[in-house]
Amino acid sequence: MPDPAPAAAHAEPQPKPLRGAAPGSPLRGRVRMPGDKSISHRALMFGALAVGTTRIGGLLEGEDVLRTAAAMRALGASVERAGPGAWEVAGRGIGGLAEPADVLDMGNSGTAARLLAGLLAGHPLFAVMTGDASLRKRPMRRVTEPLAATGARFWSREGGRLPLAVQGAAEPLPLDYTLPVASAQVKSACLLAGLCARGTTRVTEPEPTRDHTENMLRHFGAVVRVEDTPAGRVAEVEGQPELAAAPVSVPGDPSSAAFLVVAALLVPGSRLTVEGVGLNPLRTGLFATLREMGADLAVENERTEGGEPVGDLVASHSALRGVEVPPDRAPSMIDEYPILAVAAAAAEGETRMLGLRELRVKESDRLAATAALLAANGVHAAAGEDELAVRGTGGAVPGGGAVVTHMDHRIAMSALVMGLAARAPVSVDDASFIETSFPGFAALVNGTAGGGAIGPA
Ligand SMILES: O=C(O)C1=C[C@@H](OP(=O)(O)O)[C@@H](O)[C@H](O)C1
Ligand SMILES: C=C(OP(=O)(O)O)C(=O)O
Repeated sequence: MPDPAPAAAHAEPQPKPLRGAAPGSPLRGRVRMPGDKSISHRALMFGALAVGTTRIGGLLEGEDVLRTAAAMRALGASVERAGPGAWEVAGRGIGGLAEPADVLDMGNSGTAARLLAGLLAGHPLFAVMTGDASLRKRPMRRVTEPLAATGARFWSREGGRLPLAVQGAAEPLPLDYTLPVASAQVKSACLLAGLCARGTTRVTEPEPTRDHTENMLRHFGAVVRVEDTPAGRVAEVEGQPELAAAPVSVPGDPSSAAFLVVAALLVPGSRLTVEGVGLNPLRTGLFATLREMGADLAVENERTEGGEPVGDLVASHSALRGVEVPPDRAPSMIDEYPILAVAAAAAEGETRMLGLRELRVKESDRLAATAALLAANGVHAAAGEDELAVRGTGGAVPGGGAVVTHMDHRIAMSALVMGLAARAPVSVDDASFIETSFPGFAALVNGTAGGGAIGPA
């Protein structure tokens, strides 16, 4: 079955303006989310490193993950699509990746680029990575600095930006690294390089971040130890294991579910069930925060699938109130602040979100872009260096704004959701980047809202 093709490398993006119509109809019924993006990237990468054929179900077929699929092929793995969400990866074994013949284009995906840097560092090959205009602005030194201690060498543009050339280490050394910022991507890059090294690689994180790498490495047979110490959470992997191909069932993405959940909370008359959502506690900070704000948000049918907790979320229209979101919660909801800000805009009173410095280096400067999204729609928002304060309107927000999305899928979806619950429609300059993480987003929202909720601007 042919792959859904990612946009051609270096093609000029075609902006796709859209509009979230107001007032929206209630969101009702049952929906399923696309597969988890973090887990999908890892399933393809670990499949490429394993011996045997890894069968993946529920893979996210968004542009970011298709970039990872293409990169794994370019590195010599066989990656085939067997049906919708069903993929098979025949791996090359640890240390077995081949030198790619051409530049690897990671599109809009920070996760793909940073995890791949770890994989490449441990293989004795030369490779060059690039990405789109958003990814080429994002910091890569956070991975190249620790990875250089393996013996790998890196050359990049000024400030450590892509394009990035890598000469991997012939005999990579194990790492012992303490993360200066909470980042699952940096942790994972170090652990991936450590797979190729002899001995134990150790990563200490000041605050726990998503642990999909650790969970999936165990699932493929690696020895991984995780321990909480006074210095933080320590993850260790034993190098040069034989990873054995293992089936992976990818849960629905909680970061995608976030948009549907907030839409249902804000649009009067809504009651929506979002089925099969991954509920790893290192991903669910938004849902805890929404409950503190008074959200009627239940979990049904809790179960474990593919080593990850999964459940059905039931969200009903609710009156929300402002809260303070502590900085130590940020790693468990790092991608959810733009949509939380939309919920906060409709809440009674002020919401303060702390510890947001990392938002400045996502697909856009999300702190600035989120504040601008709210301001364009008549909501008062104050962005500090590391925090955002939103003055809630206590009901439907004015809306009517034209939101600049800066190549950022989460800004685009947040703005369109705001439009569903605003007094006047909200438009975005470009919804095309939604394809990176949530293909079919507008059609799915329209399906639950009786059609026409999101349409051409
Ligand atoms: O490891 C991952 O899959 C991710 C980690 C987070 O990035 P950081 O590691 O930069 O915090 C998150 O923002 C990103 O969407 C996915
Ligand atoms: C930050 C994100 O992804 P990435 O870092 O992989 O581009 C995201 O999806 O919100």
